[in-house]
Amino acid sequence: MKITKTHLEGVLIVEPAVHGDHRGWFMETYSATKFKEQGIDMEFVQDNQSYSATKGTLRGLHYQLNPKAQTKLIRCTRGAIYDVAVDIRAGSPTYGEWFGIELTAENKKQLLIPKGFAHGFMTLIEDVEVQYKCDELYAPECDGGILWNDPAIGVKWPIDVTPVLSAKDKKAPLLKDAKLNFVM
Ligand SMILES: Cc1cn([C@H]2C[C@H](O)[C@@H](COP(=O)(O)OP(=O)(O)O[C@H]3O[C@@H](C)C(=O)[C@@H](O)[C@H]3O)O2)c(=O)[nH]c1=O
Repeated sequence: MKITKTHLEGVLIVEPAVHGDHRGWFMETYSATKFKEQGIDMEFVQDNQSYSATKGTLRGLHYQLNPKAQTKLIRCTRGAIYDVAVDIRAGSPTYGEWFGIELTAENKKQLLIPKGFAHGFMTLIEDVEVQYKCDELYAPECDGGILWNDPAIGVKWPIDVTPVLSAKDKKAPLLKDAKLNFVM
């Protein structure tokens, strides 16, 4: 397993070791022991999966407030996404900055996004499945979002389309208007 840091502290790219043979391949998609060896220690309690039919579907930018904030370990198991983390921790030197990476079924990369970050992704092709682990259970009362194209954040989404959005995501607030409780 290879772990690569990004410019956002705590946002990590995880690349599992892939063991190929004549049948195909095998990989450990998560190992508590191997994560701990790399200094990453959390207990995942919920696994999620979503399917998006259309290219240019955008889910995000989402977070759960404290005390139900979530660390997420995201991977794409069918198709391809552009996955984005945005630092929304008050007092952080990288507050409002974002990191994006292509996660595909083929490249098998994962993104670890800690608490205090908003998360979103855009599908790059049709028929996309995304799976992710969370270290806190779903808590709708703490669920929040920031507008996907907030100019103050300026995420460079890779496909120039009007994205397919949920009704909730269409009316998400700008970062400056979001009522957050994350501190560095
Ligand atoms: C997130 C979530 C939603 N739901 C329900 C609520 C709703 O009826 C339906 C769809 O929910 P949403 O529209 O919020 O789904 P979606 O837009 O896919 O939300 C997800 O987006 C990505 C980017 C994330 O990071 C996730 O944490 C989550 O916020 O599923 C659960 O039952 N459990 C959950 O953990």
